[in-house]
Amino acid sequence: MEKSVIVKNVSKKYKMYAKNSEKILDLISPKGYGKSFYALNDISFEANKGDVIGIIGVNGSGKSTLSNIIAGIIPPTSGTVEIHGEAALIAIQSGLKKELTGRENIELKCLMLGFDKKQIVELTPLIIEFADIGDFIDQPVKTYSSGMRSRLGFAISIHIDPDILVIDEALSVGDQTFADKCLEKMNEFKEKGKTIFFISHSISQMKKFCEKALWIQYGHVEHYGSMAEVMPQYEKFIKAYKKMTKEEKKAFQKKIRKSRMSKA
Ligand SMILES: Nc1ncnc2c1ncn2[C@@H]1O[C@H](COP(=O)(O)OP(=O)(O)OP(=O)(O)O)[C@@H](O)[C@H]1O
Repeated sequence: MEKSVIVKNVSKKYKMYAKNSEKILDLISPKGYGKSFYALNDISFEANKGDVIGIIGVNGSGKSTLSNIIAGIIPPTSGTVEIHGEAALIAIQSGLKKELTGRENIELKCLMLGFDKKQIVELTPLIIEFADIGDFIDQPVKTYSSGMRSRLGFAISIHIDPDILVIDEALSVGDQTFADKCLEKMNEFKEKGKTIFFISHSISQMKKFCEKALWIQYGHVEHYGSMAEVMPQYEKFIKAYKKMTKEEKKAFQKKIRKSRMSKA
């Protein structure tokens, strides 16, 4: 199997401060102030070309952080990410420039990827047609609804034809017709042997579309394997969590939070 993504011992640490003054002291003092919070802690996995991987995990477990790292939007604090090809991220808040119009965003993204004028002229109408947001295409993105931003982001990313596509919750804000259109495009991607990472809180969408599941549990990989293997275990965890009392949940969250913190 040809590898497309190799993630080795990746961690992402964020500094947290009890007070604003600690932040300033941390900048000027060699002693170091504040605590570190591990959004991701020692993540390792590999993806093959043609893999369609659902990234699952409860709120705050690190799915978006991992998506951003795979797509090269943010760097890891430590560890390595090897990407074979071009990776694109589709997320609700994905790299669209708010002050620019939709059309200008299309041009900018294409220029950044090194497309020439002829390619941009060819691609622009296809992207606009897919996004299907009417006259808003010539309005600044800051005037768009989250669904419209998602439509434009999806349309751009799918048409620039990346080798690795990371879709972070982008289908949850669009309507069903658009989601179906996107799933159809994603299937074409799959058939071309490209790699897709898919984050969705819709388990049924996940089951329908993904073959593998990467379960991120509070910053670490809990399980990585076939959907059939991982999903029942995840669902079992969710069921057990739901059954906990308020106090048990609080104690559990506290324990997790503690395990993700370290001194400075
Ligand atoms: N810039 C940041 N500074 C500090 N902490 C951050 C930052 N970005 C993310 N985090 C923390 O890292 C953890 C993982 O966040 P992330 O958004 O990756 O989780 P997620 O699994 O995508 O969550 P959700 O399902 O709610 O979207 C969270 O506890 C979050 O508060």
